[in-house]
Amino acid sequence: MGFVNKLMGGRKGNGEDLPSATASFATNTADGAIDTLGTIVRTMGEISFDIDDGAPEELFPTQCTELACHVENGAPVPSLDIAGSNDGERRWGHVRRFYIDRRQSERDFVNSRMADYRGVVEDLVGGLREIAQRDRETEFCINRNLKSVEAAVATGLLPEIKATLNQTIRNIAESLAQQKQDYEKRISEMNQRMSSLRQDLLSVREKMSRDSLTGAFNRGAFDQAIIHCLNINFILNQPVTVILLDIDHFKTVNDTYGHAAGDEVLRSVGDALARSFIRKTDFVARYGGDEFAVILADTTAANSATLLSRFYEYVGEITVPYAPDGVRLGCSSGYTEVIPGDTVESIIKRVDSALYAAKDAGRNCYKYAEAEVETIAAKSA
Ligand SMILES: Nc1nc2c(ncn2[C@@H]2O[C@H](COP(=O)(O)OP(=O)(O)OP(=O)(O)O)[C@@H](O)[C@H]2O)c(=O)[nH]1
Repeated sequence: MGFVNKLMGGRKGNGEDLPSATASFATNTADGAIDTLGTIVRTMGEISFDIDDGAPEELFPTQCTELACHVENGAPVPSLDIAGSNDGERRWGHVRRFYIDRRQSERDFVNSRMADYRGVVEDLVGGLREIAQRDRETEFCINRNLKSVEAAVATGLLPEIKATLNQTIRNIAESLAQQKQDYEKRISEMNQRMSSLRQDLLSVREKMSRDSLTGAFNRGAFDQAIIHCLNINFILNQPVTVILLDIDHFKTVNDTYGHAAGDEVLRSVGDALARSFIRKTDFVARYGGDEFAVILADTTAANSATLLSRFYEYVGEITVPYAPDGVRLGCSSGYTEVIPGDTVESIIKRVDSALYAAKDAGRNCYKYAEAEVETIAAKSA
């Protein structure tokens, strides 16, 4: 059955049968649009370039191939943690957000590279010009002095020759010292330029590790940060807490008040998280779709619960755009403390089960998942 028919069950929105000519036109158009979108998404992966964001080079092409299948038939996208659905429903919000973020990262990358190349070329040309100029001056100085030595030798007077040689040696030494000084200055300027390039690169990296909608870190940055935290926990034995949070009924927000309202809600939740977890080491990331993850280094689960209760106060103040008064947003969260022997998978599994427990308990609450030490020890043995 065609795409429109699949969506509408062969009926118009008001329940009447679609006139067959209109239905087949709409079906052909929608199927064509889906095919075209799938091809575009696949091609973007096939003809892609590395944007130096720290992710493996093959990740983006894989994501595109999976997203193309998702667009075409609702297949799951494992590389982005998007599950498939039985009725073929697409996660259009994910697809849209993924390509908006990618495009912005590509633009930042290209702009920064262009600026780098222009700067380096200008520096190089300027440096070569100065060196050539200085070399000409040194050459001129040496020739002039050699001529005076020749003239002195021609006189045959020893004191004259000696004085001229002394002067020549002084002149050439001065000229070479000046040349050395100029080169050193030039090298130090180039070093400064290189270090400012490095800074630029770091700031582009920082931008590329952010989710453009909420300003929180993105999933790639989270995946790196959690490994870092596991290492810190292993070396320093400091408590680390991980929180996973999902907005309640977010799909309904999108469906009822529009995608722009959904985006605004995501921004508000990101903002509430940033206001609740304010230490420099607190790490807030958009985990995907309507999910956020927080890593709290050097924080016990008990302290995290205090911070979570502050977050829930802020959540209570969030209003859903265009919604009538009284419609309040809710979030469900799971949290757990990292223990020795934990892996990224064991933490995510645990925190995910706590999140589900919060959903089961009626939503808009947070639940703690205790680690089963023996299970983890057995797994890591
Ligand atoms: N507005 C907007 N929506 C998004 C974005 N990314 C994902 N989504 C949507 O977020 C919704 C996530 O909904 P689900 O996780 O399926 O479920 P839910 O409605 O939150 O249900 P529960 O989690 O069970 O309460 C989907 O409708 C996605 O299309 C985005 O960047 N902006």
